[in-house]
Amino acid sequence: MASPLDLAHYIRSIPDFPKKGINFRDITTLLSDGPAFRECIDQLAAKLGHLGATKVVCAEARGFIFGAALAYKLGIGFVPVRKPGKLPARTISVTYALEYGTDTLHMHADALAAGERVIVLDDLLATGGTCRAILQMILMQHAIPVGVGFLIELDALGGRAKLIEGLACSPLIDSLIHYTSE
Ligand SMILES: O=P(O)(O)OC[C@H]1O[C@H](OP(=O)(O)OP(=O)(O)O)[C@H](O)[C@@H]1O
Ligand SMILES: Nc1ncnc2[nH]cnc12
Repeated sequence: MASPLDLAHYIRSIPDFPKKGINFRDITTLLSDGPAFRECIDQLAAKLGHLGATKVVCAEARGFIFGAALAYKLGIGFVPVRKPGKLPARTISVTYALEYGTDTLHMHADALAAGERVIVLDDLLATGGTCRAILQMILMQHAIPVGVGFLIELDALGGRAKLIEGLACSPLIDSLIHYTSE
């Protein structure tokens, strides 16, 4: 069997984007390589596919790229989480703290069934605010977050510890690539 590709090799780091001090981990270089993108989705499916989930829940925009591909691969549904004013039917929302100010994400109120097992997927875990907001909306619908997956985790920001703190869930949390320094 061929050995798995080293996915970290396909991520480009751009210093001081979008502002000074941020080392931006650019996934576009991985996306543009067919075998690397496929390997990424295959690895996520291997880590999360056994959890019996029936939906993948993802936030725009970068999360959609990976979430839609994983949902297709696993043959399960895809639920979009969007910024305000984008979803047409009744929504639930969570407002969460950013480094400066706040942000709000929405999900359709009827997107998940009570007791449904779901996976949350995103390209990157930084402070954990985005993913935590998604988990809160899943719990508001009485669904069960069974897995949380990331392509990239920025270990130094400690997002993993904040993800489920105080929430009534204990999903499997896994990331394909870890950066120990920001
Ligand atoms: O762990 P956190 O501190 O919440 O950061 C991680 C989030 O930040 C990025 O999204 P961004 O909000 O930049 O939006 P985009 O996908 O539209 O680029 C990334 O795609 C994650 O969703
Ligand atoms: N360092 C980083 N690189 C890419 N996306 C991010 N989102 C939050 N922090 C990021």
